Amino acid sequence: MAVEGAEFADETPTIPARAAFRRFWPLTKGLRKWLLAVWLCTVLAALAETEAVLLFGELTDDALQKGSPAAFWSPAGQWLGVAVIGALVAYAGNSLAAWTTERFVMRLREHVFDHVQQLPPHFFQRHRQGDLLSRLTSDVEAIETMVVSGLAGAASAAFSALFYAAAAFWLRWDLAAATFVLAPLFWLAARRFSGSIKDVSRAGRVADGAITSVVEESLGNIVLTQAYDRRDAERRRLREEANAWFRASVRSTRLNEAYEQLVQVIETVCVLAVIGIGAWEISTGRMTLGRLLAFAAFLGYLYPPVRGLAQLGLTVTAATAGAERLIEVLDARPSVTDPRHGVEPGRPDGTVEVRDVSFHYPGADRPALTGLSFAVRPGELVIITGPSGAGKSTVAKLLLRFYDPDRGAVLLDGVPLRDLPLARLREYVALLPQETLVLHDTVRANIACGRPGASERAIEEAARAADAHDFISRLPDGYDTRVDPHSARLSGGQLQRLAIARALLRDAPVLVLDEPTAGLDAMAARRVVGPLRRLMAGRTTIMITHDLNLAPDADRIVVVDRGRVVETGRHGELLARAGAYARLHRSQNNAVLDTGELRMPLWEEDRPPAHGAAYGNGGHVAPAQPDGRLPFGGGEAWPGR
Ligand SMILES: Nc1ncnc2c1ncn2[C@@H]1O[C@H](COP(=O)(O)OP(=O)(O)OP(=O)(O)O)[C@@H](O)[C@H]1O
Repeated sequence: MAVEGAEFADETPTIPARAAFRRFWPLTKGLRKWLLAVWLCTVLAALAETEAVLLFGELTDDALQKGSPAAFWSPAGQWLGVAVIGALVAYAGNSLAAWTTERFVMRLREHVFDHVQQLPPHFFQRHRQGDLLSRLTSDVEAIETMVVSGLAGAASAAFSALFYAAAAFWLRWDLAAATFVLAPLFWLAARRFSGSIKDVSRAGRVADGAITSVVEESLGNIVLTQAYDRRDAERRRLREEANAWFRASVRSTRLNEAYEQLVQVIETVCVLAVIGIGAWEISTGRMTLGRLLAFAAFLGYLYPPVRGLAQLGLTVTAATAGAERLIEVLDARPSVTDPRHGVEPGRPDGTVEVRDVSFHYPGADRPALTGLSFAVRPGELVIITGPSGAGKSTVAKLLLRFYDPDRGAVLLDGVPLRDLPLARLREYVALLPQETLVLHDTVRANIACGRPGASERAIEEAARAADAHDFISRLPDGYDTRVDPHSARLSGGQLQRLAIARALLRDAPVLVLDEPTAGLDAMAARRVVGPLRRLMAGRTTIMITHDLNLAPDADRIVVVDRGRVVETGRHGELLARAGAYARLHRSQNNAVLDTGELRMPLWEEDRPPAHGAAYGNGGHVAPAQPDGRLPFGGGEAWPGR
């Protein structure tokens, strides 16, 4: 069932409890000795309780029935000692159990989280975030109930049940045998309820995920909700999901309650049987009252574990519904994996080649790219443009190796991306995505994540080069100001400059810019042009954009339509050809009022550029590159510039 890029099926597959248990059991490695210790504590506590019951019988017969205060002290002292030891052992056992279970939950959550982070972009596009959240929270806890608490509970309950049953037999085997004839009733009751409880629990979990999704989506879209007064529609959406949850929850309580009450009745039958037989035995002089009470007490201790075992069966069955949902996530495979024997190249020059690449998204009926080829030499700027849905962002995903092509290859300095360790690839190819990604952290941390461990100076230099230092300094806590993904503190343009600072710090030889000015108004877009040029200086840049204002700067423009390259050339040549590019350009010029301002060279901006970069015609940068990398404008080496 683990298909590459596997989706959540419409229906979550049903998995037997045993298979679910086996799937998650390996995660208890290292915790098993503590589970054993918990079990030992239960054994000791049971022994202490048994001793207490026997002492209670002795007290009844010797002190109470005979009315002898002298016979009270010795068993009473022993009982107190046993009770204290039992309490200490139970305390230690329960604390250890809590520690073990919580460690397991942490481990499982990390395991699933780690897996989810490797899943391909389409996985997240196709599945509701709220449902994933619910899988990572409540379903993870359900598995703990099955694997850790369930196992420890079952082992303890089984031991206690056996132990108290043995004690009852030892006291009066005939009485015990008469009582145990009724034991299968417990099992039959649990069996009767387990199927329904699993169904209702599955429905509850699905509803839980749906409610989280609706709340999450609604809050994420709060502006749309308020601006279009969609509160009623959103409330109805929530109510529909909440109704499903309500029905599942009430039904689950009813089933559990019915089971509980049935068990109570069975227990009452057992107790009445004991009292009836006991009364008859005492009347014939074959039993003392103390022994009968001790026997009844053992039965009192015996019922909870027996009932617990049956209840545990139901809990495990219910938890299996959670396990099924988590296994479904774990069975979705990452679309790319690290090569087994990857090459470890040094820093590449930055030659990128997309060679005859075809690709279609898993599950999609038509290809996103077909026989696509283009090459970018070190330091060049290549713009990939085309109409909406042409496949431009898909090219970015292949360049970052979020997916491997179905046919053809993407090469960096002649090495196929599949042969490069993913960590190296992502170090050498930096992405500036369309949507500015912000960590819930300080401005400093947001820039520093470009290069973990970067010095204060390097962070500030990157911020200056991205024209971000000034606005950062004006923030209440400067670089220590906390921002978050929904922060209203920073404008779109400021966030974009923060992202540019991060990419500058990363200092990757290859840059992939996905619509770097999308969503920005003309003024904000103009403010990022300078920082962008500084970022692109000396790096191979592949810019995916609808925005053709930067096109005259490009060494080459690749026009893509329906997954194929339809035109390639420089801005002037393509305009002169009066083909697809010229049409795109015309349609954009009709839509944008002032296209010229974006091409404004940097020296017309507020302040001179950092690093003493000089900009020639068309905005090319030719800064001194201490590491000898090709400057962006060093076109003489390459024909066609
Ligand atoms: N996760 C996906 N699953 C299936 N098909 C997809 C997926 N993502 C994109 N596609 C399809 O692949 C094709 C190319 O999409 P892509 O996002 O690369 O286009 P684009 O040129 O970047 O469009 P835009 O300019 O509107 O962002 C489109 O037909 C799109 O519907």
